[in-house]
Amino acid sequence: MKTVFSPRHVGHSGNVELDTNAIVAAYEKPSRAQIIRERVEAVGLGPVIEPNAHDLSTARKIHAHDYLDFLESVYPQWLAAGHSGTAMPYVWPTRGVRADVPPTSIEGRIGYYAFDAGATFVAGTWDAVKSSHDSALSAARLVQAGERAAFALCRPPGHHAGSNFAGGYCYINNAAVAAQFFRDNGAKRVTILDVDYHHGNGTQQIFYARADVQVLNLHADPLQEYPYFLGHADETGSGAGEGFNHNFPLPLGTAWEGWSAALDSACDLVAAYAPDALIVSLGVDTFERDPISKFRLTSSDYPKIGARIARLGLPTLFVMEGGYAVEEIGINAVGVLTGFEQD
Ligand SMILES: NCCCNCCCCCC(O)(O)C(F)(F)F
Ligand SMILES: [Zn+2]
Repeated sequence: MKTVFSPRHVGHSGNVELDTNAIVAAYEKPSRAQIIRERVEAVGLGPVIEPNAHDLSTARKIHAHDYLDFLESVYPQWLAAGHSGTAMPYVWPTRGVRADVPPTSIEGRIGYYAFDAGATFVAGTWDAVKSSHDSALSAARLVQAGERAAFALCRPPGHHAGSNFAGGYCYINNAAVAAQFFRDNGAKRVTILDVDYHHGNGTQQIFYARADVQVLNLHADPLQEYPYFLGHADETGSGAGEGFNHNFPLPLGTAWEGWSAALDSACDLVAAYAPDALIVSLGVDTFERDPISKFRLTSSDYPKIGARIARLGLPTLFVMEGGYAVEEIGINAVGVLTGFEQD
């Protein structure tokens, strides 16, 4: 299996984040991607290649144009306003207030385009975001050209990014853009299977009214866990998309038995939908020692996830999402991929 990875992710570094009541170094840090890349090479998964540059024409079918323009311009505008360091939102539109973009205040704009304080910007963020997007499209192109599977080692991640909002370390929804690429290149139906610990609220929001992209999410129950405000089992899609969105919220403390039962149910829905391509939003923050998560998968479980997905027999694109136990992130993420290959 080929891995597409861009060293340009390192520009997105030195970020801080608001963690309950303190500003801390961001958990979503460069070493995550470096360690996964090293593990890919250590196990001989296959070649690691850099992405080809892509324009934003596919992304502009997924994200609002003003949002993409914002992502590219926010940091220069932050500096122009006399600010420095990490650009972080601290005020957001909520119930009962106006929902129009503050035209001249970068502090207002950065809040308007975010659902939390978790998507922050430094000088190199946009370049990293764009290269992560390029990795997803380059890897999708490999699968579309006939490779059984490919791995987009994306950093930053994407599944919390909606059509016009950032959050949870996410800016461009890499998996969603890849799904649109498959749809633009012959696929009639595409499935996104999100196995990250956190609900892919952005991915759900993007495709909620669409029947051509099935979205399945296994995640911590939003009643108990971030991102809280989406991801319940009764969210099944709207309009033409009714019946093509499936959530499997699971209780804190879930281990392999409960998690794998949900995976089996999700795989049955994939088989019934019979997509032309499968995209896996691959987060490994389901790991028992993940510092910000509360599931209890073990490193020996990850190859089993890959093997179960392989049994679907579909052209498969793996897109990296979360995982913060940096010591084991390579073993766990690449474990899914070797498990897929060996089935
Ligand atoms: N006190 C805990 C606060 C939680 N803060 C935000 C967590 C973001 C999770 C991001 C992710 O893992 O879902 C992604 F895949 F997008 F990277
Ligand atoms: Zn996550």
